[in-house]
Formats: sequence, C-alpha cells, structure tokens
Amino acid sequence: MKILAYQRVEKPVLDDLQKNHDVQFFKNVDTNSDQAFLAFLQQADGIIGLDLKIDRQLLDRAPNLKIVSNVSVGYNNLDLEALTNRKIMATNTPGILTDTVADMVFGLILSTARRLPELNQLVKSGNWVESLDSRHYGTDVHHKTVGIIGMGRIGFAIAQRAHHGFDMNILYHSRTRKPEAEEKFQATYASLDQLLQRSDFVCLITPLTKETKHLIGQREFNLMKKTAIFINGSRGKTIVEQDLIQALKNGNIAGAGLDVFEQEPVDPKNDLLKMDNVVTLPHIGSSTHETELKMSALAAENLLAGLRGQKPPNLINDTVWK
Ligand SMILES: NC(=O)C1=CN([C@@H]2O[C@H](COP(=O)(O)OP(=O)(O)OC[C@H]3O[C@@H](n4cnc5c(N)ncnc54)[C@H](OP(=O)(O)O)[C@@H]3O)[C@@H](O)[C@H]2O)C=CC1
Ligand SMILES: O=CC(=O)O
Repeated sequence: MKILAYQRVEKPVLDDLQKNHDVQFFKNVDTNSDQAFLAFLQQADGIIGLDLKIDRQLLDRAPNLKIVSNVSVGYNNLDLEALTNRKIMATNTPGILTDTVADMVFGLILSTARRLPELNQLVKSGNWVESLDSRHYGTDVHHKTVGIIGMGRIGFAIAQRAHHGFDMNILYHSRTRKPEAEEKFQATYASLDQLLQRSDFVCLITPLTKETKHLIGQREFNLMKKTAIFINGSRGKTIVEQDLIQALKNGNIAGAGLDVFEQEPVDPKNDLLKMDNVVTLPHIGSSTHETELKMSALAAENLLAGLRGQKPPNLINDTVWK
C-alpha cells in the first residue's frame, strides 16, 4: 500500500508503517504545486497526518484514495461531503488527547489571570529591581465562574479541573444538556448569552463547523464582563479575530489566552502579539511527547484497519461503511 504521511506523524509510528508499506512523508510543502507530493498523491491508498486540507480539488488528484486518517480530533480540514460521495473513509483521534488539552486550557487560564508570561519576562530581563506593587497584580482563578462553550470531552475535563482543583462555579453551553457534568461538578446549563454575561473566564472549546464559525464576535464580546478573560482552545475561525482585537483595545474584556488563530502560523504583525494582556501559544493543545505518540499510533491503527478492509475504530463518516 502507498501511504502519504503529512506534517505530523511521530517517528516510531512512521518507522512501523514503513516496515510493510511504501510511505512518503511530506512537511511544509505547497500541496498545490509540490511535484513530489502531487506525484505520490496520485498513487496514494491512504493519507495520515495533520491539517492537510482535503477538498474536491485534492481528491481529484488522488484517484486511489481509500482513507484519510487525521492525527487530530478536530476535522475541519476535511470536506466530509466530498469524501463520503467518493466512499473514502475519514477518521480522527478522539479521547486520548482530552486531558492534555484540558491541562493546556487551564494553563492559559492561569497564565492570563496571573500574568505569568509577562512577569516571567520581567524577572528574566533583569527588571525585577524593587518590590512589586498593584501594577503587577493578577486576578484570582479559584472560586470564580468559568463558562465553558462546548461541554464535550475536553469541556468536561476542563469542568473537572475547575470544580475539583479550583472550586470554581461552572456555567456551560452546548447543543445538548449534560446531566453528568451537572451532577458531578454542579455545572449549570446556560444560554450562550447568559454564559457570556456571567462568566469571569469564557472558554471556547467547540469544533469548527458551519454553525460555530464566527460564533464569538463583536456582539458576544460586548456581552462579556469588562473583567472577563476569554480563552480560545478550539479553532481560530470560531471567533472573529478582529472583533477580539477591538474588544481588547476598547477594554470591553480584560484579557485573552489563545492557542489558536485565524491564520496559523500567526502573522507576526498580528496586533494580538503586541498586547501584554494576551497570552499566545502556537496551537499546542495536545503537544506532549506522550499524547502526540498516542495520537499518531491511534491514527495509524485507524489507517491500517481501513486499508485492510476493516471498520476503523474512529470512523467519522459512518455512511461509507453501510
Ligand atoms: N487547541 C488544540 O490543540 C486542540 C483543539 N481541539 C478542538 O477542540 C474541539 C473539541 O474537541 P472534543 O471535546 O474532543 O469534541 P467533542 O465532540 O467531544 O465536543 C464538542 C462539544 O462542542 C459542542 N458543540 C458543537 N457544536 C456546537 C454549537 N453549534 N453550539 C454549541 N456547542 C456546540 C458539542 O455539543 P453537543 O455535545 O451538545 O453536541 C460538544 O459538547 C475539537 O473539535 C478541536 O477543534 C481539540 C484538541 C486540541
Ligand atoms: O487541534 C488539535 C486537534 O486534535 O484537533
């Protein structure tokens, strides 16, 4: 079998795949014009990797393709309809990264509230020359209210940390109510607007879909408390980034912690990078050695099952199987 590996597949997993298959690994290539990439795509039976935009145009160039295995839980890079029409399986890696991403979201909450990167810089730059005062204080996290938009696997793990670790009050919003979160963490279901109005920390952790694209924009930032801190761990396009910039400039909210951006890698000129009250990360929610290895291994398991004609454990477009 010919397997096209893209962007991020951990080495031990890649080595294993290479034992029995013809595997070529591509990183940082222009997928519209790179000749080696396009030549291999033409023959590929399977694709495994991260963030490869799979649309009709690409599929037209991949006549043998049977399965696309994402090394991520999010699959907004896939045109599912186009894949399903061509009976090509699509898979992702849910669950195994949940705790790691929730840890990162909490890292963003703490870093933004307690201004950790800014104060770290103060110390390392040799500017800690006198006792600090209220100009350097942060805001408490414990006993505050966190609003979680998207009470799925990761949302639930954020709620668990908020409840057991920080005695926080929890509001949540998702398409459906979650009795387990209500029972275990005393989480309260709220409409989106109620959540935005009442939360000290607003955490966005939905998938990017047609419905969630630009879910949070000017109107929503205006509803938030002036002291609120906004955290985005989902995808850059779930918010209107310019509206976030404006809300921060106008003092409509107090700060933001961001792991994701409208454009990734982020434009170095992006105004968000100039703001002390914004903590920025390079989309590293699941990026620990342990979790990335597990994600690659699960993606390979999905891929190989599909190529063997078995149903992959994490098949997204179930209808191709029926
Ligand atoms: N920053 C990073 O590195 C990472 C980011 N992510 C992002 O996190 C996302 C969530 O992952 P995970 O928790 O595993 O996914 P889940 O599918 O378990 O949870 C998604 C949640 O979002 C809710 N949701 C979906 N659409 C809407 C909507 N229109 N309005 C309100 N709520 C909505 C769902 O509600 P309901 O249950 O009611 O359907 C569900 O509760 C991923 O898709 C990915 O985009 C994931 C991993 C790492
Ligand atoms: O962003 C990462 C993912 O797994 O989704």
